Amino acid sequence: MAQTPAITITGASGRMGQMLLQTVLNSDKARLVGAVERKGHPWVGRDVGEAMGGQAVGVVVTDEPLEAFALSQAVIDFTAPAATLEFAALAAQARAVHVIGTTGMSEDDLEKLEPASRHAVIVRAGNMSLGVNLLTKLTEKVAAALDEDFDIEIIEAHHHHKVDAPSGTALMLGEAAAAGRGVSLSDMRDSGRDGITGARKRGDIGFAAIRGGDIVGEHDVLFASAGERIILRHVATDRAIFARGALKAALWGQGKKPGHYDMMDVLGL
Ligand SMILES: NC(=O)C1=CN([C@@H]2O[C@H](COP(=O)(O)OP(=O)(O)OC[C@H]3O[C@@H](n4cnc5c(N)ncnc54)[C@H](O)[C@@H]3O)[C@@H](O)[C@H]2O)C=CC1
Ligand SMILES: O=C(O)C1=N[C@H](C(=O)O)C[C@H](O)C1
Repeated sequence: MAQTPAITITGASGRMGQMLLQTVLNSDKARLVGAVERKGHPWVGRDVGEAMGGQAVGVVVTDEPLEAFALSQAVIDFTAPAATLEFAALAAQARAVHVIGTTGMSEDDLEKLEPASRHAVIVRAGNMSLGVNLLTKLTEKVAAALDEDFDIEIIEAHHHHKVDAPSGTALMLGEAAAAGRGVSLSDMRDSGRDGITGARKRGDIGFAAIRGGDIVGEHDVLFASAGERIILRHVATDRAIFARGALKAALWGQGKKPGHYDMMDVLGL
């Protein structure tokens, strides 16, 4: 019988790294072959199961990504932009599917992913959950149905460790709202209001970010006009939804042509 795809998880000790490790270890559709952390991290050299406080699983955490990637059919990567750019080149070299959950990547960073996507499959999304990807579709439809009498605001809330804003999800939702309206988000984006900002400009797409405690991730898309408001909302209560989506993407990517895909492709939305 054919073996299940071999997976490496980068950022193994992180909030998402540990969730991804548990998800792959508990799956009968994939097997864990690698766990990567940054140089100098105390987990490097330890069995990743023991490092997480459980039984040994026979995978030692490494700070040499290419060694792990060479054994893998997929790399699942929720780390930081600079690390993700390095991993994209190495995953392409190993011809492994690179599933990227990392957010906070600039336009320049995204361009730097393109050479890797000519040689291997990249699946990247600011949110890997089914619910948010469905919400993204709904946002585009509602924005297309309403005119600029409805102000669009995207409000997101996350835990106090989060380093980037607006969240990757908020930007996905903003792109969808802009697409529905037939405009470019970069022309309409209004984030980080502070001080005497002047009145809201008609047609702008606004962003607001809340950071506090252990909030996993909450997103509202508000359509506000004179006399009525529509609010589309997604609330994540468990990071497992992101990890399940990422594993689905890693399996979906097997045998696909090289290219840069997203979760809409994976979910067929
Ligand atoms: N697309 C999605 O569905 C989701 C995306 N995210 C994103 O995933 C990223 C990680 O989030 P968290 O797990 O909460 O962060 P975290 O800070 O808990 O984990 C990041 C991990 O990456 C490791 N890391 C950083 N540089 C590295 C390198 N060069 N080599 C190896 N490991 C390296 C860190 O040591 C850390 O363990 C963020 O960008 C976040 O926004 C988070 C949840 C869902
Ligand atoms: O950093 C997080 O935690 C999350 N990041 C993603 C984002 O930036 O939207 C997805 C999710 O909301 C959790």
